[in-house]
Amino acid sequence: MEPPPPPPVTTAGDLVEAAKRAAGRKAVEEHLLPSYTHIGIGSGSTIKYVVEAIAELPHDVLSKMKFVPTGIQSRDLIRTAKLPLLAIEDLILEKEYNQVQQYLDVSFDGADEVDPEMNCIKGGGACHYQEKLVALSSKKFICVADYRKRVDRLLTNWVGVPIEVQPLATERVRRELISIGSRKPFIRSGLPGKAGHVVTDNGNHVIDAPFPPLLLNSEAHKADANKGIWSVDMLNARLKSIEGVLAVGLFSGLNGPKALEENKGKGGEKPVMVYFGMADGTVQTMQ
Ligand SMILES: O=C[C@H](O)[C@H](O)[C@H](O)COP(=O)(O)O
Repeated sequence: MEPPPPPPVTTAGDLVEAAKRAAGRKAVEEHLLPSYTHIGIGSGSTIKYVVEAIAELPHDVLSKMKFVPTGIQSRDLIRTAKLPLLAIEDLILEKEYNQVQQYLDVSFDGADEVDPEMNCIKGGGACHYQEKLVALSSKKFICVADYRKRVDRLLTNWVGVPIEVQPLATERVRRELISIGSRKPFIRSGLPGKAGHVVTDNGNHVIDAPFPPLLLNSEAHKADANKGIWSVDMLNARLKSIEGVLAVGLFSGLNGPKALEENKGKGGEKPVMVYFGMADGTVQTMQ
């Protein structure tokens, strides 16, 4: 089936949407092989273009595939597109236990910021816990984003690291964040849609923790935790160690194409490739 023509670009918002669409379609074209059976579908506004492109594949290809969501929004996208749905917990039950737990052939997901080492900030939509589960369960995580997300250092434009916390621990975690150099961490508000705090798909709160822009892992020797100057991996590990923290919206550490090659598809938090839709209509990749 011929894909629908892209909508006309007349405003700055249209430009961003066109960039997201171009990235999503190219990522599917290059990374969704017809032989794949299990595919992860992330969350956010860019992922809808991934689903749009997938839904155009022939029925006989799609009928052999199952799509694993990263939360309620993504589950609804899969259902609306009439794609076969499989919950992450059912995926794990469905598969034989083996030592490598990358049951998904590929997963696609968005990001809020991506640095040159392909470390990402995720969780702008408060979905990062399930997104991390899906990324860790994937042989390859492919990231789709628009040109605004590409930065030299994480936390250049994004306000803070999204941290999902168990509600009873929220205030305790917030104070510990201040003690490790976060500037004014705040509990994410549900307004305008919901009075009070955001409640995630897992029933938790989100704290956004601002820090100075994060050093790349290759610059970790310049970090000084006492002054609140962190590299990505160091901060990720420190935040994960706080009691009450369920998930940190930093996707860093092992992975990238090198890890894919060396570990024979052992997944990780980081993408193996990022597709950036650009303002001029082209798509740039990073790997
Ligand atoms: O929690 C939300 C996710 O991490 C999203 O993938 C991320 O916020 C990017 O969303 P968008 O594609 O809307 O910019």
